[in-house]
Amino acid sequence: MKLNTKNLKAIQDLYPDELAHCYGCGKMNPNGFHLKSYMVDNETIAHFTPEPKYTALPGSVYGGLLASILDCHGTGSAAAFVCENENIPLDGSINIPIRCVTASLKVDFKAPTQMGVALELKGKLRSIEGRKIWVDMTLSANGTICASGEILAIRLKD
Ligand SMILES: CCCCCCCCCCCCCCCC(=O)SCCNC(=O)CCNC(=O)[C@H](O)C(C)(C)COP(=O)(O)OP(=O)(O)OC[C@H]1O[C@@H](n2cnc3c(N)ncnc32)[C@H](O)[C@@H]1OP(=O)(O)O
Repeated sequence: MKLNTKNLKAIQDLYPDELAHCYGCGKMNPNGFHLKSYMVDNETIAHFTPEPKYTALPGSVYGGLLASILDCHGTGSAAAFVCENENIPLDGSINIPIRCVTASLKVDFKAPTQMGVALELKGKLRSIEGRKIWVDMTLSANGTICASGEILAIRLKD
């Protein structure tokens, strides 16, 4: 599915500059992946097309790269779900004051992930308990779920 992002703001682009140097998703990191996740109808979604240098077996994507983008989609999703929970706008009118880091990330690799196509990552909130946010994720290629992930993200203290 091609996501029309014309009227949407990427969650990672709403981080304050000083918290936006992450290699996977930081807008301030000139060498990074610049993963961009969006909140759409109570779930988060991101697309990413890996370069061929991230090959595992010929034709398939290296699992470490998949874990990296799930990591950043997870922390971005966690921040966005907290914002929704606290009525903090995600429309770009403000930088969001919420930043989460990964305490735990579990990835299950279910099928080889085809190289050369846009991967789709989705995130759903499982629960928020104080500073702990659990998000369930999937990563698909051509409509096939190739990996699933679960993240425990911790909201940084102010
Ligand atoms: C990078 C960090 C620098 C921060 C400085 C600020 C700079 C901001 C830069 C932003 C950067 C963004 C980065 C992007 C996303 C990454 O890739 S993050 C990089 C990978 N992750 C890390 O490096 C995190 C390393 N771990 C830590 O820094 C600390 O352990 C944490 C996660 C911040 C938590 O420490 P804490 O704030 O002192 O909180 P703590 O009380 O230990 O834990 C809170 C709760 O979580 C639970 N918990 C913690 N870890 C676990 C676990 N692994 N399993 C289960 N439960 C756990 C605790 O039991 C506790 O539960 P309750 O007692 O509240 O029920």
